Amino acid sequence: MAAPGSRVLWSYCGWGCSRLIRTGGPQWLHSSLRAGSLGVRLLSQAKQATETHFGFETVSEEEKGGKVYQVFESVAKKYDLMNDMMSLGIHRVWKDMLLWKMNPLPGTQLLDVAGGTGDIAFRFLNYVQEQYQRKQKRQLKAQQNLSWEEIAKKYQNEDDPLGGSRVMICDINREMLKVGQKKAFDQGYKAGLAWVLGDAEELPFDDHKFDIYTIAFGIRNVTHIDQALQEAHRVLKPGGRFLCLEFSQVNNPLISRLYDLYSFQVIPVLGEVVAGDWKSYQYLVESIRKFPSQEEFKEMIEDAGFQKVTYESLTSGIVAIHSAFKL
Ligand SMILES: COc1cc(O)cc(C/C=C(\C)CC/C=C(\C)CC/C=C(\C)CC/C=C(\C)CC/C=C(\C)CC/C=C(\C)CC/C=C(\C)CC/C=C(\C)CC/C=C(\C)CCC=C(C)C)c1O
Ligand SMILES: C[S@@+](CC[C@H](N)C(=O)[O-])C[C@H]1O[C@@H](n2cnc3c(N)ncnc32)[C@H](O)[C@@H]1O
Repeated sequence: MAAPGSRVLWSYCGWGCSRLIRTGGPQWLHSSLRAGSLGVRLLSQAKQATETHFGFETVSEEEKGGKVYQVFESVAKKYDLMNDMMSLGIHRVWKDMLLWKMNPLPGTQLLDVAGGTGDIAFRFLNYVQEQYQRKQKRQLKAQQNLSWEEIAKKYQNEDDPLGGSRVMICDINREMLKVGQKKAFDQGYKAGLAWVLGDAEELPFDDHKFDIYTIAFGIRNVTHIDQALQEAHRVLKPGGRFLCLEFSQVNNPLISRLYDLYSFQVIPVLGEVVAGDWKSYQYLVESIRKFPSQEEFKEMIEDAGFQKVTYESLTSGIVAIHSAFKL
């Protein structure tokens, strides 16, 4: 049963992932969506009326999803600009580092959860295209007696320039996806990417679908992180890799003090001036402080069934990249 005021739509994508997705008011996510498949769990949760946090505020689990939705609905149009301003462009380097760590091969099927405006997906497409072109050049150089037609065909990229790689961007927020789709259109990304509205806690994909799962600056916003991690494990193929870029714990006391000052004194002001939204940026800095440390998050990933869990702290631990495998 759909919640009152919710809309129901079928999302279809080329990977055979048609599933029901519901959208609507704040209740749709954390109550009605699960009513079918996880009704029993929901009932026991409802009895306990579990509380969680939204930044430094204590809220019920049912409320949190709606509040997070409102934050990203409100900031979507200014999201990319704000990231460049807040980090002086450093977030781009972090995202590049995620791609270097991933080092995807042509043919990789990537699922980018909480993919928002597509930063990780576009980097992925650039990376695999470059890899594929290099590989083709190497092969061409190694082959003798090729006709000029064969050489021309390869150089004109008549076959798939991505070598079969695909990225699926999944996000719960329609406005973030809209901004991402416009960006893709403006920047000329056409092939190899698909956009799907969906919840990290209940991914609209079959089991064992993807080679790599990424989530960048997304998992901090999810109500049940353990559930999102289990979903990541479910949709990955055996041998698949989980990669998460997220804010973490700063390990240098001096940087930590400066970072706190910057976070609480500057970021909400920037949010107000640039995006007209102090509260969303207050939520950002508070949610960063609520997120588990590198070691704690590593344990959570292990608890979800992943193996070979490692992490690398970047910029003194302001962010960390966690990597894990489904073996
Ligand atoms: C709603 O949820 C969201 C919305 C979003 O738009 C985005 C996200 C997800 C987030 C991202 C994708 C990335 C967002 C980036 C950040 C939150 C920023 C991360 C921060 C940094 C990379 C810089 C870290 C800063 C420090 C270690 C401290 C340095 C700070 C200072 C020297 C200034 C100290 C501040 C004061 C004393 C307060 C008073 C100062 C002023 C009024 C002057 C203003 C100063 C500045 C604007 C300078 C800022 C300097 C830097 C950024 C340079 C940092 C350089 C290095 C660390 C090398 C989302 O979830
Ligand atoms: C800070 S943005 C990150 C966007 C992008 N990955 C990046 O690195 O720029 C966080 C994103 O997480 C999405 N999000 C929050 N909760 C989610 C959930 N339960 N399932 C899927 N996406 C979610 C938001 O809609 C938003 O687009």
